[in-house]
Amino acid sequence: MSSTLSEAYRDHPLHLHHIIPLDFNSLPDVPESHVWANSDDDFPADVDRSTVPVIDLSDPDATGLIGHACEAWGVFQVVNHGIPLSHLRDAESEARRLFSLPVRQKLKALRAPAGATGYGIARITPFFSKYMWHEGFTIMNSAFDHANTLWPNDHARFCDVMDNYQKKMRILAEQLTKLIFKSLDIYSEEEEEEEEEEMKWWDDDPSTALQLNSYPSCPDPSRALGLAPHTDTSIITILHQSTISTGGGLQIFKEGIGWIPVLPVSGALVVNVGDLLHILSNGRYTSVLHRVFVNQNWHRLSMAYFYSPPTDSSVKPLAKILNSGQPPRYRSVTVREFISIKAKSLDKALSIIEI
Ligand SMILES: O=C(O)CCC(=O)C(=O)O
Ligand SMILES: [Fe+2]
Repeated sequence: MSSTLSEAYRDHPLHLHHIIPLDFNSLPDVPESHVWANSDDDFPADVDRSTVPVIDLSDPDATGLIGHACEAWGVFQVVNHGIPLSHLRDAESEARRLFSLPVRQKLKALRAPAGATGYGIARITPFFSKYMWHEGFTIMNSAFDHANTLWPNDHARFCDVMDNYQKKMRILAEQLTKLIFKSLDIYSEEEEEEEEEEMKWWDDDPSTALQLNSYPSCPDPSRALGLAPHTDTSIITILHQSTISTGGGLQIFKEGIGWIPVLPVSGALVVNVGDLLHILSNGRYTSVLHRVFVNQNWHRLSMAYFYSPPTDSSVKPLAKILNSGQPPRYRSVTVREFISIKAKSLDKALSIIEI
């Protein structure tokens, strides 16, 4: 399946200057190319209303809590998810090993202009006039080819840890997606195993990608941006973020409140609603706009696992949701087509397929 997801990206090659990251360690100041006019958004004073829900997966009401979080927030953090902290730490430490390599070494694994995997800057870069304080490494299933270039005699550890991490994430993503569908009430208790025709995809090969993100410490964080505002092209994204104590990090936008930090909770994973779930749920579960700020003292890492149906499957508002009399808000698109629309028009993609 990774090959078809790769193919979907191959149709939209980037220019080389849209791939090569800066050598962040060599910079005493933020270069003009990376300066963003950050409005100093005030964070909301009402802390209670502005804390992203943390959901215990072993809670008997986990389904209801997840449904509410997806509807009200488009994001939640999950604990008791069954993935041992040691696995998260191992993956983070392998990611750190990769990003700590000298730049000339990392460039050996540079993403090809029409490629989907390897080292490079954020895919959303061409939509913005400034560059981000960010470098990334994308894995689709096996990391072998790139890891073998980076560490010809020592790639096994990286590959094993990333393989294992993706396996664990796939199981969790499937479990969460089933709970999310259940929360949409699209099948009754008795029908639990009898999923709708359009939701059989998780038994096939879902389209998945693991995105390692690195945000080096920044000499002037108020003038830089780690990742510009975007929504994810996925059903859900499961994110592990390194536990840094101060400043910067992931923020989500909540209508009526503004930008809200998603503070790291040790061992918790952040779950985002992506565009494809937004379409399936006919807009009831909103794909959440998010961005990343950087900080002066810490090299922050995150690992985002994107979980989607196979690229040739069609995504459209689910029949059972429409049975309640709601008109469909979006036309049917294949995952591949939606990736293509998003590659051309980023934040307008959902409105382009609106009916
Ligand atoms: O680093 C983060 O917290 C978020 C990363 C992200 O949004 C992404 O990879 O799409
Ligand atoms: Fe994202």
